Amino acid sequence: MGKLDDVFSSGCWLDAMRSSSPPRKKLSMGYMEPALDGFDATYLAWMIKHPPALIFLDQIRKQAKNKKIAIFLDYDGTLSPIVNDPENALMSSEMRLAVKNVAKLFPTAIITGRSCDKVHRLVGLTELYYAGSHGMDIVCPVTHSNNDNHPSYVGQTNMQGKELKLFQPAREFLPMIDHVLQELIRNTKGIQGVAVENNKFCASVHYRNVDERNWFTVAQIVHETLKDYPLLRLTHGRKVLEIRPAVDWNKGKAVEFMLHSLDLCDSASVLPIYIGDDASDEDAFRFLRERKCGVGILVTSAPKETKASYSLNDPSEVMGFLKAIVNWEKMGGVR
Ligand SMILES: O=P(O)(O)OC[C@H]1O[C@H](O[C@H]2O[C@H](CO)[C@@H](O)[C@H](O)[C@H]2O)[C@H](O)[C@@H](O)[C@@H]1O
Repeated sequence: MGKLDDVFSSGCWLDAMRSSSPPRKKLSMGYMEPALDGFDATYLAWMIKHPPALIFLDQIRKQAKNKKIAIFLDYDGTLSPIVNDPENALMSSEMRLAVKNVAKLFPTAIITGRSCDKVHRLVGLTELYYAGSHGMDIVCPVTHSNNDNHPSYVGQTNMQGKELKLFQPAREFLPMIDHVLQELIRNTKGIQGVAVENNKFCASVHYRNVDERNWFTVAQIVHETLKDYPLLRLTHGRKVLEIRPAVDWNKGKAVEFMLHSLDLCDSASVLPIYIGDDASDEDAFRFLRERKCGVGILVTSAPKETKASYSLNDPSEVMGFLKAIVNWEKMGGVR
């Protein structure tokens, strides 16, 4: 059952839709200020559980001692700020350079809900690996790992002289996603502000620009449309309802898969760091926790239930963190 089904049955759909992308309440490094109001006290308690990665850099560096770091980055809300129009969610050139510098030193991948092609166009860097559609569309290097015989490999491609393989564990769902996408566009076209985005293996119904009084109608339409698609499921992102194949695959599985593909699956010698801001990133945080080796960092300006260990306030702090780990290498590495 999708999250929205839970929400419908418990009657608290509007709260879920409102809280899916809480308004920014920036609490900077000055969180130790004495005059704590109710909100700040809650945030402080949360911060103790999920300390700011920029302040606890040394602790993270200690975890990386004698290990190879692998970086996994979400895109929206992590590398680019959340904006009203998904087409305008652009990375700054300073952020692009920070990511490029990280990728020169450490294996680096972007794992996003967007389609692989779209995020590749937005990021514009060839030094990275990409996993689109919440990990259901992975472009990975050709290695001799155990993964190579997996039935979901769908062929090889060659970009910029690098041999790459495509891994698409929900490939057979493509016609169904196309179909539901067209239906969602038709069914929501009367509602001002709705945008239905094609993310290849997922369809995203954005309600950020819809009058709040019509949110329930949007949720109802999506819910009704999905009744004809029992093989699809619904999840909830930041002011977006996401329709995806009901397969046992998510960003956590994609991280695990990429670690294997990059020959980085030995937890004694590799420290994966995953940075993300959204509900779908929780699968990756959970995977790292269960693996007992890895650093999950949630990007948020408000306390949230999370499996991440650390926190960063916003994409500008993500950039600060990326620059800091590049500096570790310049200062002699983490050995
Ligand atoms: O996994 P991600 O890279 O975080 O992608 C998740 C979704 O992000 C995008 O939507 C979100 O960002 C938009 C631009 O800032 C914002 O307008 C929207 O409200 C957010 O939900 C993207 O458009 C979706 O397709 C992704 O699934």
